[in-house]
Amino acid sequence: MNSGDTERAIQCAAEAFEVWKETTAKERSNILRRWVDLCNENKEDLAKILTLEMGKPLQESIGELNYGIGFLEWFAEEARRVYGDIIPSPAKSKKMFVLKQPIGVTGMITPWNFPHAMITRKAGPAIAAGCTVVLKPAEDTPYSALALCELAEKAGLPPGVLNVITCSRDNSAEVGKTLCKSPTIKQISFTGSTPVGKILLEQSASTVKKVSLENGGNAPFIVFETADIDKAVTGVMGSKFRNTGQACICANRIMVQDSIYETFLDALAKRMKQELHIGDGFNPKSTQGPLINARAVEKIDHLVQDAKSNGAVILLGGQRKEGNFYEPTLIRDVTTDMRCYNEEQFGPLAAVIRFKTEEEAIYLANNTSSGLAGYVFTENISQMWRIAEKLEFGIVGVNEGLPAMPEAIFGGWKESGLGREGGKYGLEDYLEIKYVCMGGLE
Ligand SMILES: NC(=O)c1ccc[n+]([C@@H]2O[C@H](COP(=O)([O-])OP(=O)(O)OC[C@H]3O[C@@H](n4cnc5c(N)ncnc54)[C@H](O)[C@@H]3O)[C@@H](O)[C@H]2O)c1
Ligand SMILES: O=CCCC(=O)O
Repeated sequence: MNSGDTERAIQCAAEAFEVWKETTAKERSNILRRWVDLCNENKEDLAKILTLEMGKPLQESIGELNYGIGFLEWFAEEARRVYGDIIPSPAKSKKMFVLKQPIGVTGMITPWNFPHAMITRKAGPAIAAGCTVVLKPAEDTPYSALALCELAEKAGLPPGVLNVITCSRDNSAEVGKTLCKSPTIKQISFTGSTPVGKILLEQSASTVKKVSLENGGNAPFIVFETADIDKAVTGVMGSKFRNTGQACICANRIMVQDSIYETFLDALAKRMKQELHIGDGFNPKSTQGPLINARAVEKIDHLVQDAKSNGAVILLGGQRKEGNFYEPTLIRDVTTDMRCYNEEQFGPLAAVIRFKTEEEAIYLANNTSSGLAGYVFTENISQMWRIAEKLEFGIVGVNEGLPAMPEAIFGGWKESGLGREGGKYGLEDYLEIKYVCMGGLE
């Protein structure tokens, strides 16, 4: 599809908004609830579609569906809790209120790494708030989006409330621009890489749109000598190798304190050898699927080769495999001048850096333009608080490598984004607030 199709979808969404905004929160909640039930009933098929188009192991696809459907369920509930305010008035003749209303037609652009959940985390709250949606899923994963849309229709979502624009890589920029420049679209919600997020922010300036961005990360994963090493290794295994390392909150820089560096590396290497098996997503033994495409394999290999040529040592992996597979890789003696330290890796590469003091760890962790997720492992409760407060990231995992869930909030500081998804704040991006002053009262 192209920008002409996008214009038509925007028009449909605008017409549908006039009807949808008049529904009650309970009506919207009921439809979302039915959507949840249908997704659950069709979970196996949805998981197969996801594994077929994206490659992640079937068990992980089921996990993503549970996570993604969780957002629809959460926002079906939150739809009924959009409260306004009554402001105590300084004048007897005036009453002052704050109303919350749906912002209007929203444009959404989503990535391939979580083809289901990145849509439900946006479309769930938008539809709950009374907005309508024009969604452009990633080129590599359109089918999960279309399947979701089909189930939404069956759940009773009126035509025009959720519109999907699938397009080739050649048309993405044009479709994105059409969404951003359209005066009918009142909000853009994007999840993807930071450079594309910046383009959309710029393009949205001409219509002064509200923009929500979930951009890339460069997560530090700090392991202090006060940590329980088994817990920290479990944390890395979950954080780093979930989705074959293709998640924005994946541990990108594993920072380990000097005195436990060797012990930690031995323990991590052992677990990686035992637990990580690359292979077809439909083989129940596979825990690591392929990377999304040949370009992603190329990138991870360049990062590994760059680190090696600058003095890092490959302890495990470091080889491409047939197809788009890459061996789970562990490298030690990583330094701050290496590409794998400075760039988002988005692959199965555990890059381990050594630090000496707490001050150094905090400095290194925060010395990045990204601010999505950070992790700290320590059993010292004062240190937990100290570090959690000092980390300049929107999400902090303390002795936890998997912090994301529908009840929580998701989003980044610095260049990692604007706005928050999930949790009780997840509806805010889709609402306008209005101050009403009622005067002339007796
Ligand atoms: N912060 C988060 O919540 C979060 C979640 C998932 C992924 N991500 C980030 O996404 C990136 C990986 O995903 P990706 O490779 O699909 O990112 P990407 O930015 O290349 O693509 C994301 C989406 O943007 C579209 N797109 C690409 N160029 C565009 C343009 N010029 N105009 C409009 N749309 C355009 C793509 O078609 C896709 O739908 C990583 O950086 C990752 O950290 C962030
Ligand atoms: O890739 C980023 C999204 C992953 C998540 O929601 O945990």
